[in-house]
Amino acid sequence: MKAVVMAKGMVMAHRPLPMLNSMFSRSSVSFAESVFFQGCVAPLSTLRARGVRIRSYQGCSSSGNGGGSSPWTRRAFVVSASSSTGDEKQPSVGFLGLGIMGTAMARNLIMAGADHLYVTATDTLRYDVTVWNRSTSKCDPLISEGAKRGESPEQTAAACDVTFAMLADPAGAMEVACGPQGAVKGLSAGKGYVDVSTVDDETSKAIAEAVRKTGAEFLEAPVSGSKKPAVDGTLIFLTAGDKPLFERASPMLDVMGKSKFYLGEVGNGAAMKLVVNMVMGSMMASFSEGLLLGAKTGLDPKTIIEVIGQGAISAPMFAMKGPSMVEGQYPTAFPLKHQQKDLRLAVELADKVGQPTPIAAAVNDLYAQAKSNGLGDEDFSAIIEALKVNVNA
Ligand SMILES: NC(=O)C1=CN([C@@H]2O[C@H](COP(=O)(O)OP(=O)(O)OC[C@H]3O[C@@H](n4cnc5c(N)ncnc54)[C@H](OP(=O)(O)O)[C@@H]3O)[C@@H](O)[C@H]2O)C=CC1
Ligand SMILES: O=CC(=O)O
Repeated sequence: MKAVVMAKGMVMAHRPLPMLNSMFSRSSVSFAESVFFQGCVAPLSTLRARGVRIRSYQGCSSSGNGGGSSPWTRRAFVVSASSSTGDEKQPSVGFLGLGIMGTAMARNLIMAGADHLYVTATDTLRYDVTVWNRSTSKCDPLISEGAKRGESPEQTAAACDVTFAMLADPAGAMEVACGPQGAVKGLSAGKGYVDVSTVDDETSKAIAEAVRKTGAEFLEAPVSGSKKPAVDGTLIFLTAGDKPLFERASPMLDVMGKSKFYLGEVGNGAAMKLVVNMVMGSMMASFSEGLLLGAKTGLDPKTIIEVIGQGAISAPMFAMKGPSMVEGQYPTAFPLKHQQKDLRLAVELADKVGQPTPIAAAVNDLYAQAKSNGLGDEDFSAIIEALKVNVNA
């Protein structure tokens, strides 16, 4: 395998070696800081932890102004590496559900070890990926990028060692796992089913039971992180279930995410995800109220975002979504209908365990109202629109 190693924040991947050599004067280096690998800059230690043996480096460096106003120094290193065994067979991977999240996650699995990062055909980090989606046209781009087409969840699970599922909601997750052509029908001992959808603990336990009856293993692994982390391969996995499958799937989770938590019994991953998203939905509603209240009193919303960004309640979410909210733009990363689903499930969980969550209940009502007013497919930051309605009218 060859990958481009970066220093000083300059990313030069996707450049053939001869082009790099002509751009930089050669110099030798004794170490490299990080590698542009699988869509993100990863430390060499991460590569080594994944079983990649670093064989050699070639280093190049140069200075210039890159066409911009400030001068900069850049250095790029090319790494030659191989896997620890060289001829190890990677598991075949199925992916069911190619919405906003599933498409990006499956693409990262397809691209893992791909040759645009100078990986040779012998690289063992390459996965054999089969994709399926209810609306079949969503499979086409990934098939043109190297995936196989799954005929059904059943056929996909039968063809793959480990199958991931990323569905909209509990009904979708149940249908794809346990429906007439569901994945469970294709599972058997030795296989694994990893459900990364956000569902409630009861749905997850029902799927776990059906999967385990086949002799296969089950892992729930909902993700924290939205469209961009899915694209960048920086999701946070909240896993629970069969530990051996967690171990087996870990290299794949590492391709799609930046971290993973193993939380024990099935249901704990679902609960963790619902807690996180309950807080997120309330934060977004509260932020929206703040922006609108400030605007009504004559404050500049952009200044409100700046002030919040410098204090103890700063959050990447406010900095990221705030400016477009002020413009009335809500490009969909996390659909509002899914945020409402998560609030509903969190409130139901709270009822079940006897924990009062009056704020989440009120916020759930607000999102439900926004959804019934046609905002369901907008980004969840469109919740601000529901608050623009004059309540005294
Ligand atoms: N977007 C985000 O930022 C995040 C989302 N999540 C969670 O991930 C999951 C997926 O989210 P996202 O990708 O945004 O959602 P999308 O709405 O973009 O995609 C939903 C997917 O589920 C499929 N689906 C829905 N119902 C069924 C069914 N009955 N049978 C078969 N397939 C079905 C859809 O198929 P079709 O294309 O045919 O409609 C589609 O592939 C949700 O649980 C969400 O809460 C988690 C973290 C972040
Ligand atoms: O579930 C949504 C997210 O951003 O995480």
